[in-house]
Amino acid sequence: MNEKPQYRRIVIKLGTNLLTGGTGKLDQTVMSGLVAQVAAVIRQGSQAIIVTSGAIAAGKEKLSAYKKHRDIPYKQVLAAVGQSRLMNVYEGLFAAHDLTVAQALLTRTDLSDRSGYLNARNTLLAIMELGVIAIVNENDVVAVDEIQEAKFGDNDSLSAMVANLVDADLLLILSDVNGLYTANPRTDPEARLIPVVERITAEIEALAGGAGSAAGTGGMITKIEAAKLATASGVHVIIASGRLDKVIEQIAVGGCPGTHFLPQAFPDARHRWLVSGLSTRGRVLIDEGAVRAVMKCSSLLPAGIKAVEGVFKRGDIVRLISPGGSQLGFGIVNYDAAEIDKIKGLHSDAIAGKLGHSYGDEIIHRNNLAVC
Ligand SMILES: Nc1ncnc2c1ncn2[C@@H]1O[C@H](COP(=O)(O)OP(=O)(O)O)[C@@H](O)[C@H]1O
Ligand SMILES: N[C@@H](CCC(=O)OP(=O)(O)O)C(=O)O
Repeated sequence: MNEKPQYRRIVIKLGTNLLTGGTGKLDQTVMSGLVAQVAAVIRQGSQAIIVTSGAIAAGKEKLSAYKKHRDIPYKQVLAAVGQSRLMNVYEGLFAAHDLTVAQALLTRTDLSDRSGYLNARNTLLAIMELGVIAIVNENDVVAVDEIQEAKFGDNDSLSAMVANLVDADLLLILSDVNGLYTANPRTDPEARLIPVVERITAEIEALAGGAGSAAGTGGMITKIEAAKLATASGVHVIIASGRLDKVIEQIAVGGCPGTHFLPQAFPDARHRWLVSGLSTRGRVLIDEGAVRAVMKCSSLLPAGIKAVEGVFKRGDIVRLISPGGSQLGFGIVNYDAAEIDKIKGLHSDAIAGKLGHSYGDEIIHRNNLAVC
């Protein structure tokens, strides 16, 4: 397929039912087909991150004698055993396409902490820049909510958080069902596929039933909640069947054989969020050159900084102040106030030499900047 990619950065969530083909074991034929499609999409110029489930299923395969245990600590054991098996399969399958994989185990708590959020973001962005495929799963050994039955929060919501984290254009949730139906198609033969959802209303949420089988965790409701979170930040969301031929490739070039949830806002929604009542910790005074750069939505580099005021930490929100004293906007800083004080006015190349470490060239990345 040689069409132009429609989405530059795609987060692809692969559910347990899809990866096991409903058998309770990892289905390597299914996985190999999905991996080949991800490799093809990357060759076409898109970037991709995989959020995968399947660790518990893979653990059950290894520890089959203990299958009957149902308690949470035991599921955590299964996830710990299965995660390495799962990665091993991905590693082998991607290697056949000359692609390297990186494992990232995250918890929602990690991401709700600002510096954890920034660290995860910077690492995932750097992994993608290198052309490596990040394979994300929830860190089930510490995250209990994820695998507790009938509880909101699972890899569907994790995938939406990852999509927001890396500013994805598309969150593609692949399951064993073609998309959102008017009712659970497993139990209602009259159920019809909904091709486009313009807005997630209470009526849409009411259509969702539980998981399709004992292996799946959340069913359709967690997928709709994930779609709500991602579309609110300007991300397109598509739920489709991972079993359809070349589904990832079709979707990457603009097809939609499933349900397309349209983005509710465009990237500056993140900026609106930034200025919407969150407390700021300090002020960064910048020069005329930096004012021009910031007004054009470029990142703020140390060279343009004249002074810092207040005590703030990496991950805090600060006010940007022009030479005339007016407030230009807000941004999330990548460095503490004391660090910025040491590197202000310097070229970015000098950061590591001056501080002994570097969190990157930008004091405030343009994606974390809101100009008023
Ligand atoms: N309205 C609906 N439309 C589509 N699928 C639904 C709906 N309500 C419930 N489902 C069920 O959700 C299942 C997918 O969720 P789940 O089993 O958690 O999959 P995964 O393991 O891919 O996350 C489908 O197999 C289907 O039985
Ligand atoms: N972290 C768990 C996944 C739990 C989960 O969300 O599963 P699913 O509903 O199939 O996406 C695992 O790897 O088994």
